[in-house]
Amino acid sequence: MLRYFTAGESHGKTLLALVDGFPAGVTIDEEPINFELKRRQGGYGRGGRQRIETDKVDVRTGVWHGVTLGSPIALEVVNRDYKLERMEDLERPRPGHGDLTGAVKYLGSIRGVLERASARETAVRVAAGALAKQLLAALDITVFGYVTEIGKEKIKPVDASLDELRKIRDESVVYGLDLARDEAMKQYIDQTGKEGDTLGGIIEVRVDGLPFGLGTHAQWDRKLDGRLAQAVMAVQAIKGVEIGLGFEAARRPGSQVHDPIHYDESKKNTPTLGYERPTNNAGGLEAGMTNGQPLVIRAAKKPISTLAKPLASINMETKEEESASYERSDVCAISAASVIVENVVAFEMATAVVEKFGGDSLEEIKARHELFLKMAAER
Ligand SMILES: Cc1cc2nc3c(=O)[nH]c(=O)nc-3n(C[C@H](O)[C@H](O)[C@H](O)COP(=O)(O)O)c2cc1C
Ligand SMILES: C=C(O[C@@H]1CC(C(=O)O)=C[C@@H](OP(=O)(O)O)[C@H]1O)C(=O)O
Repeated sequence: MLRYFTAGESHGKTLLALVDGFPAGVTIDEEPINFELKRRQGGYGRGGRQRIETDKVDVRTGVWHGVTLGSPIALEVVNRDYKLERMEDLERPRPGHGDLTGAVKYLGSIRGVLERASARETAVRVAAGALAKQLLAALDITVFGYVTEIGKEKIKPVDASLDELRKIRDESVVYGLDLARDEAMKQYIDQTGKEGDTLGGIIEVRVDGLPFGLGTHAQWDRKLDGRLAQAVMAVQAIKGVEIGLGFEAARRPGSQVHDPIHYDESKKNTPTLGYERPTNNAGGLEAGMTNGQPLVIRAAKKPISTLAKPLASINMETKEEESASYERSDVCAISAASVIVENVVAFEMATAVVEKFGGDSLEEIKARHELFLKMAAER
């Protein structure tokens, strides 16, 4: 079973991901992982912290001469802004954070909760996802995410083709969505920041090259739609997940939702195995299994919780009403979130690949992948 855990505090010494069950024989390149980390740091609207950090991965275990051993892989991203020991507690919990609930639950400090709840931790989730992408790439599976909406503004052209989507994605590489080129969007974020307010948005992730049959209908906790929803929903500030048409499907009659099935023998050697679907409203998943179509998943990110013009809160010492604490904060982190969601989706897809094709080595996975494609094409 492929899985991972993370450890680390936002202003602690370091961040760690422990990836367990990763197959042997995958050549690991740190450069693409660092590229994803750089993308995650980008985007217009982020606060001062990103000028301090330059995230780099250190693959600490599980790799020998650049190739995975099948043993646990520890990934480390060191915090340059390590100052936790000198930091004070907050007195006034910030609405939208775990400050109040966590301090009550753990009978402890707000600082102790926020340091772990912070999205800084996603640096190592991205590192784990970028590692998983190197396994997926060996099977020609590609994952890419992009921002489709910021606040009330739409970015994605309606009914964009795959090429157009790739272009949006390519333009967003490294700098997050390159909003510096979109003056209107930049002004929207600047204006919102000046008003002491923050913005969220919508992200779409698309996975291409998936074989039929990842995930299963047979048990609730192995259904791929459910597992993806958990991985995406568990990203800080994500409040909604949709697959394919998502909520829109509920508003349409069945004839305008379900994707008809045709057969075209000339496409027998593509991921569809020749079973062509003129639409992909299901977003590539039916009954918790991939159906040969690209996977399409969307996530809604709420606006950043810490407001420069703070909301009402309580001083937990005096119980007097006071404004919430304000610490340096992002105004809009939707581009970073798109990189995070992309990478957590990549990790989940890799777990499904390992589950379907067996896990000890890449060579074995590739052989079984090929065999399955051949057998399935004859089905
Ligand atoms: C990339 C990214 C950056 C974030 N930056 C901030 C920030 O600077 N300030 C803040 O208050 N919240 C920020 N958040 C959101 C909080 O981490 C999150 O809202 C909080 O931990 C509460 O968790 P929940 O929103 O999932 O319930 C960020 C989230 C993401 C995904
Ligand atoms: C540090 C990152 O994001 C942070 C996420 C975050 C939060 O509360 O989630 C709060 C801010 O951190 P700080 O309190 O140090 O200014 C963000 O910058 C990062 O993504 O690398």
